[in-house]
Amino acid sequence: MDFNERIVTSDFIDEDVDLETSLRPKHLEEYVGQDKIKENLSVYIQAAKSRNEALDHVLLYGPPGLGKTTLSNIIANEMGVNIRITSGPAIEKPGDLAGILTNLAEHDVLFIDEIHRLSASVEEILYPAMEDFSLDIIIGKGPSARSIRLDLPKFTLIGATTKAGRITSPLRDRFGVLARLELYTNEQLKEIVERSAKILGVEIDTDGAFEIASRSRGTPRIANRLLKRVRDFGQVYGDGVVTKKIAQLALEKIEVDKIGLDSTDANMIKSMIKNFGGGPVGLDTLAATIGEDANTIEDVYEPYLLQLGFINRTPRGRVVTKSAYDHFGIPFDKE
Ligand SMILES: Nc1ncnc2c1ncn2[C@@H]1O[C@H](COP(=O)(O)OP(=O)(O)OP(=O)(O)O)[C@@H](O)[C@H]1O
Ligand SMILES: [Mg+2]
Repeated sequence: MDFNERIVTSDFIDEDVDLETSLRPKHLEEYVGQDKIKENLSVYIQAAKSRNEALDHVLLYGPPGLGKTTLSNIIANEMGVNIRITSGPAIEKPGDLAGILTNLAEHDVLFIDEIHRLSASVEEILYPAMEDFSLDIIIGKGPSARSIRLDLPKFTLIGATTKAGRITSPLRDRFGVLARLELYTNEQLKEIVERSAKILGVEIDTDGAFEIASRSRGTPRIANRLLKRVRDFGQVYGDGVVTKKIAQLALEKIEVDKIGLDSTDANMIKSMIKNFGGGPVGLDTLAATIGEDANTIEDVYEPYLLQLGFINRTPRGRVVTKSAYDHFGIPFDKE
């Protein structure tokens, strides 16, 4: 375990490994929230099945830990097909992708995580594959080289990304279904915590579950991770039952505040206030100031701070709002 890792990061960390496989819902009805996406998908899945066709290609985007991988597995499961899992950076050469595509069975799901990281030459193979289920390959070299077209099985591509803006438009246009996952409400996260507690055999009451939910930054991955930590405190400081009191005690000890912020968030906001008068400050300047990667700020810290209304994005940069000043007890002397 990496002890420097933030407990409230929405990124996947080592301690999530076993947890995530055991807690991953397998059916659409167990998948909490994202109602609109679920409703539509269930129609598309039923329709595709009744026509005996592959499901349309699906692009899932949104911040880390909201359930893109989980949903992809569910889609394959509900379609009754196999899923082949890979990722943008793992497919190095066009030939790698060709190998994967020719090994798919009819109606299978090919899941490409971090699809925005595919190289241009690999992406080009993907266009005819998605559109016509065919593969153009060049055989031989020099003047004797010739191109042949292979038929591929009708498959479903599911692409996942935290960076929808980085997907080229020709690629984006070839997806029939585009779904943006939203941060979860505390009520939905509470349901997820209760479901996970049941699977892990942890006794938890409603208020305990809600306490964890409201500190989970709208993110199921964080909710499950916090539950695991709180359970340990319940065993040591209580009688094993996770109550609101136990949850509060545990989360205080691991330094996650009432709304799920930790020292990293606090440092970022305070630095924006102290060094830039609350903004506007550009992403790269901010990143350099707090010694963080701009991508991490954008994908991991910001979505929740934006949802809380603690920062706004303006054309000139990020601005800290009055709510954030209030939360950190800093006088707001603007307007
Ligand atoms: N809607 C949901 N209902 C119940 N549990 C969920 C839901 N979404 C996610 N989870 C839980 O959260 C964990 C993280 O989800 P998942 O790995 O699918 O996120 P992700 O969006 O693929 O993240 P990343 O962008 O890092 O790849 C899963 O193990 C699962 O247990
Ligand atoms: Mg994932």
